[in-house]
Amino acid sequence: MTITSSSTAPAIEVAGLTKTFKQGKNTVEAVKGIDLAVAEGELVAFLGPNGAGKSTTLRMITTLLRPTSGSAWLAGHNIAEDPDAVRRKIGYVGQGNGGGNNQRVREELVTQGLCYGIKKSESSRRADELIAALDLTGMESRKVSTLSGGQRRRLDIALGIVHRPTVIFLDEPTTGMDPQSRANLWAHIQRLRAETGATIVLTTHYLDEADAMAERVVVIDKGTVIADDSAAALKDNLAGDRVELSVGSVSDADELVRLVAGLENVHGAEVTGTLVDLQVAGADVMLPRLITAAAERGITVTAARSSRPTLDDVFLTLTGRSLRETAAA
Ligand SMILES: Nc1ncnc2c1ncn2[C@@H]1O[C@H](COP(=O)(O)OP(=O)(O)OP(=O)(O)O)[C@@H](O)[C@H]1O
Repeated sequence: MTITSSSTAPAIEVAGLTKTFKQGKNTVEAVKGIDLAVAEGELVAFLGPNGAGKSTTLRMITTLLRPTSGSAWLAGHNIAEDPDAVRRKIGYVGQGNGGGNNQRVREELVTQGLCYGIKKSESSRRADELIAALDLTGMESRKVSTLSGGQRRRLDIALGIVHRPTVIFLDEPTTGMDPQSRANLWAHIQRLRAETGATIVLTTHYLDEADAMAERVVVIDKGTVIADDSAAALKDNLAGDRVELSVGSVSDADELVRLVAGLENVHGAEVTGTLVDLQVAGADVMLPRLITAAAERGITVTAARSSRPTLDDVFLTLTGRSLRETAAA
C-alpha cells in the first residue's frame, strides 16, 4: 500500500496489525489483525472488555510497541520507517501517566515542552495556556503528588498535548473517576477538539461514555475489530429496539408470539411466562401495531414498554456476552 505524506492522507491508517506476546512457553495473541482508517478530526472510541487488545493496538500505533506483523501510518508517516515523525505528530496519554511526584505542576509542563525542543519562553506560554484550558488554575506550584485523581488526569492530558499534536491518543482517560469528574474531563476533551480540530482516539470500557461522546465506536474483542460505526448505527443495525408486552395468560403469550413472529420489522421474540419480549425495528411505530394485531386476535395487552438498545445489547448480539459483566467497574 502506498501512502503519501500529503495533508489529504487519513490521520490514521492501520493495515493487518498483529501482536503476539511470548511468556515462557505461552503465547498470547493480543491483536489478531486490525485494519482501520481514521479521518482527520474524527473522535473515535475503542470499546471492548478487559484484555481485548485496545491498549496494545494503541501502543503499536503510537510507536511504543513493535507490531508482530502489519503496519500503520500516522498522517502519512509509517510507524516503523519514520517513528520520529510519527511521535512529533501525536500526543499519547497512557493509563498511568503523570509527571514525577515531586515536580510542581507548571514546572512539569514547561519541562515537557523543553523535552520536545520547544524554547523556554514558548514552553512557559503554553504551560500557562494549558493550565487555564484544563482547569488547573491555582495548582501551578502544587506538587503533582498532591493532586486529586481528576486533576492528575487533566495534567496528564496537558502533558500529552504540550507540543500541539494533530492526533491525540488517550488510553482510558476516565477510568476510576467519579461521574462528575468524568463529565468534567469530557467537557475539556470536547473543547480541546473544537479548538484544535485534533483527531482523538481513546479507549474506554464505559458503554455510556462511548455512546454519548464518540461519533464513531470501534468495538474490539479478542484482538479483532468486530464492529465499527456510529453508536446510533450500531444500535439500529445490530440490536434493534425492544418491545415488552404483558398479556393475561401463558397461552395468550404463546399465541401472540406465533402471531407476530412473521411480521415485518420483528426480528426476535422470546416468552417468559406471560411476558413477550420482542426485538423490533422502529418501536414507536411497531408498538401500536402490535397491540392492534393482538386485539384483533382477541388478546388483550395489559402492559407495554419499549426501549432503545444500548451498546451492551450490541456487544451481546455480536459476542453472546455482556460487556457489563466482562468490564471492570
Ligand atoms: N507485555 C505483555 N506481555 C504479555 N501479555 C501482554 C502484554 N501486554 C498485554 N498483554 C496481554 O494482551 C492482551 C491484550 O491486552 P490489552 O492491555 O491490549 O487489552 P485492553 O483491551 O487494553 O484491556 P484493558 O481494558 O484491561 O486495558 C491481554 O491478554 C494481556 O494480558
